[in-house]
Amino acid sequence: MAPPILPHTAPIPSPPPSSVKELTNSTSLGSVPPQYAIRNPETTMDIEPIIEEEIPTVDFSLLTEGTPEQRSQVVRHLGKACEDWGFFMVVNHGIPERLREAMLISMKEFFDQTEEEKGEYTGKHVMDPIRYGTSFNLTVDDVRYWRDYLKVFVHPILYSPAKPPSFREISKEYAASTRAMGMELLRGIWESLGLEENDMTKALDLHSCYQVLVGNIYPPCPQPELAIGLPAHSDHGLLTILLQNGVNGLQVKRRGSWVRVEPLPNSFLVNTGDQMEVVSNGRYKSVLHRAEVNSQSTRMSIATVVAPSLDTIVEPASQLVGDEHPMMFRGMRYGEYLECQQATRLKAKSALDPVRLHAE
Ligand SMILES: O=C(O)CCC(=O)C(=O)O
Ligand SMILES: [Fe+2]
Repeated sequence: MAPPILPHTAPIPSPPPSSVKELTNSTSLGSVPPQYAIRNPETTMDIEPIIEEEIPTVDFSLLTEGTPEQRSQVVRHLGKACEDWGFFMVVNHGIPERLREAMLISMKEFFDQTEEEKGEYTGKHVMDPIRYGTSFNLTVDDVRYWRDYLKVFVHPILYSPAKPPSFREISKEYAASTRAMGMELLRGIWESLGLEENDMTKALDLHSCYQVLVGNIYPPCPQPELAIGLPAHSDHGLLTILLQNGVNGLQVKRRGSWVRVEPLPNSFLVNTGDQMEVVSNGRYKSVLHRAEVNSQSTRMSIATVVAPSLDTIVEPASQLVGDEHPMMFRGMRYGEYLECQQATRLKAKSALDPVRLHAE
């Protein structure tokens, strides 16, 4: 039998590169490809203004080694930072510079592998414990974000990509130190709400807390005003602890304006997440933030999220609910919350909508 005659069709366009790193490595790009053009060239100005404001700083050493008076003062300051900003810088944290550097280098070595090597970890499911990808979630994103990522679950079970070989040991140490810092900050924050520490560990099952390490890479972009690294979003956990490679790009929403974050040398950036908003019954809201890109340098950040155990039903602390403070959220298993948040388009604080009992 003669082979069927195929209708003449236009050549199939080649698929877009699988990562921003590949896109920027392989061609000398003069412009942002249309899939990434999140903003209209006619309206590149954001509606919300960008303002300069000083970000609160928390001296971690006073929380752990200060006198009782110093500790109480830091706890109050921490509470105020959570209430007013949802964002602060942590200094004097005791995590060595060499560990921060080693973590950044190891993460960069992961991204520097070939697409084929990294492709082994291309996620099939949003709850895969090691997931490499680009944008946020290609199956739902309406535009692509100028960002590649690696997400690795590091607690209660430590996962690690096989390469670079240093990744496992470095991320183990980095995860343990940032987790310890996160727990201490959580104790302080809990105290600032007038709650008992024991209640927190029990209510959130923090011994088996979920911790994920998220490496973000934002290669230089030929038209940074048209693309975005990550759009405005809140994080899903209790606290996010962020480290960056010395290239700024994070912006935090504060009272209707954006504030560009310029961290102090050797500090960590910390922000409140959605579970903090839920347990505090809306007292400490998760903060909106986004990442801009630039045309000059590759930006890298490593966010580590400290969160309740995946099996915890997270709900407002009963002590914070009363006649004057109606229950603002219904309880939801954190694992379910996380899965929904990761599978849905990143859009401001929409991940909280399914648990919200009252409109904002
Ligand atoms: O790169 C940054 O500064 C922000 C990263 C971030 O928001 C995230 O990973 O959730
Ligand atoms: Fe984030």
